[in-house]
Amino acid sequence: MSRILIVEDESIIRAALRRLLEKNNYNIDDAASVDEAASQFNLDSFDLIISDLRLPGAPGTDLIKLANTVPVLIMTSYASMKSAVDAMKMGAVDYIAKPFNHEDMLSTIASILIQQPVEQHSVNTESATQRTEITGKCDAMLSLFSRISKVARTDATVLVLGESGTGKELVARAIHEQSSRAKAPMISVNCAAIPESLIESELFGHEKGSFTGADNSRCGLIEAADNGTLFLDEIGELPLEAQARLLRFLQEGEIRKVGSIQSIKVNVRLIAATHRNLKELARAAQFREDLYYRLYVMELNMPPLRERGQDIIMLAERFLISACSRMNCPETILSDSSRQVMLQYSWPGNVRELENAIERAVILADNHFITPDLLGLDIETRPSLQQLESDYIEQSTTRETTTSHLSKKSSPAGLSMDDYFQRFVIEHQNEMNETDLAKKLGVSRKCLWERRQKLGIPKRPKG
Ligand SMILES: Nc1ncnc2c1ncn2[C@@H]1O[C@H](COP(=O)(O)OP(=O)(O)OP(=O)(O)O)[C@@H](O)[C@H]1O
Repeated sequence: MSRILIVEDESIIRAALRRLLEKNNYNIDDAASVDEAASQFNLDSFDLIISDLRLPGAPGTDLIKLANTVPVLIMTSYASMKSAVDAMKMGAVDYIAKPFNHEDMLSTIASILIQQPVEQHSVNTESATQRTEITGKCDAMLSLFSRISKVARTDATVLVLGESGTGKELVARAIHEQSSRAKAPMISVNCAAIPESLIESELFGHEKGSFTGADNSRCGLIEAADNGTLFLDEIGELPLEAQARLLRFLQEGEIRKVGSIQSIKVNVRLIAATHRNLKELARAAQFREDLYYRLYVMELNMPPLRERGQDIIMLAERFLISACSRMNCPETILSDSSRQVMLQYSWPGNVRELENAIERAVILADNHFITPDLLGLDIETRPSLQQLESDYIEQSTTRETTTSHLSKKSSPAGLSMDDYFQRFVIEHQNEMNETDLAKKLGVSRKCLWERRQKLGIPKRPKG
């Protein structure tokens, strides 16, 4: 059972939080100030400290140093980015604005605890500061966290599946950090980035003279990961010969350097990742089926960003805080329309794309607001179409008499997007050309043409 210390001076909030957490099977202690917490408890013995920012005496952020490697979650009554940025800069693991709802508090705690190394109290400060933080509170991410903590306790081979930029490497790192191998290295290899002719020697090492250019014998990356974890990204790109060697390593726990006749025992846990469908590659004889089944012991699926709902905003705010603090920028916030756009965009490049979009926006921002144009997203239109739709509904309700040829009975609020599109085009095509119509709808001319075909909207007769 995880031990949590609550540091909060308002006794009503302290007691309510205590009740909530105890009901959810956490072992709770509490204190009313930093002084009381430090004098009454061994702070190192907790799995998490939740502290109010403003307390009588020292601020809650003082606990970050005092508690060493124990994560500190800061509660702030002032939902200002400024205090959140400052707390995060000082090393708080996360922040939560008061008043918070129970669900938010519980999912924040769960996602922090799940990311702690198993032997957290014995890891040194250096590895503690490198702790991997995976942000996410949606159901898919919470179930991912729970699977991570289960597989981390084992030595099973893990296959992480997901689109590019969804955080596969981050997950591999979290598994490694939570495993008993955390103190040994995790070696990451992107199979797609190493030339085919070199990959075997990179992974398994080679003997001097085993091929042209092999002037010295060299140890491979698998050997370098001994007692730790090997993360093979884009494993679908591994050439067939290297796959055969990898299979032998998985079956026998031994590797043989290129050009050597001797095998060496190694103790390495393998985590592999791919955005490709390995089963189909195996069917097409581009991936060994026996290797596929060896890798398939435990599979983790990364949800694409577009399916993570409000996590998109949470991630954006995280990236905003860290970009602002990295670039020494003043407090900057996301405008409401940016949030809308981000929730509607499809994010083909997933979290990596979001991170880059925020960084770009921070660089370009002239004031304290991140507006949609600064994000530079290639949005076809949905937001502007929706915006237009709601503007139209607003206008329609205030001008009941101007229903023109549209039926007065049908309520604009009940329109589907297609209905709305159709109406808008029919109503305005007499006074607008195709370019202007497309512009007003926020779509490309090609998209307007395609929708005309799909919805059977005739063009107005010429002349
Ligand atoms: N849930 C998350 N919370 C915080 N940062 C994240 C999260 N997911 C991804 N990132 C960040 O997004 C970037 C891309 O993540 P990562 O490299 O792990 O993705 P990937 O799926 O391995 O991508 P690829 O398949 O292209 O190698 C990294 O900077 C990572 O730190």
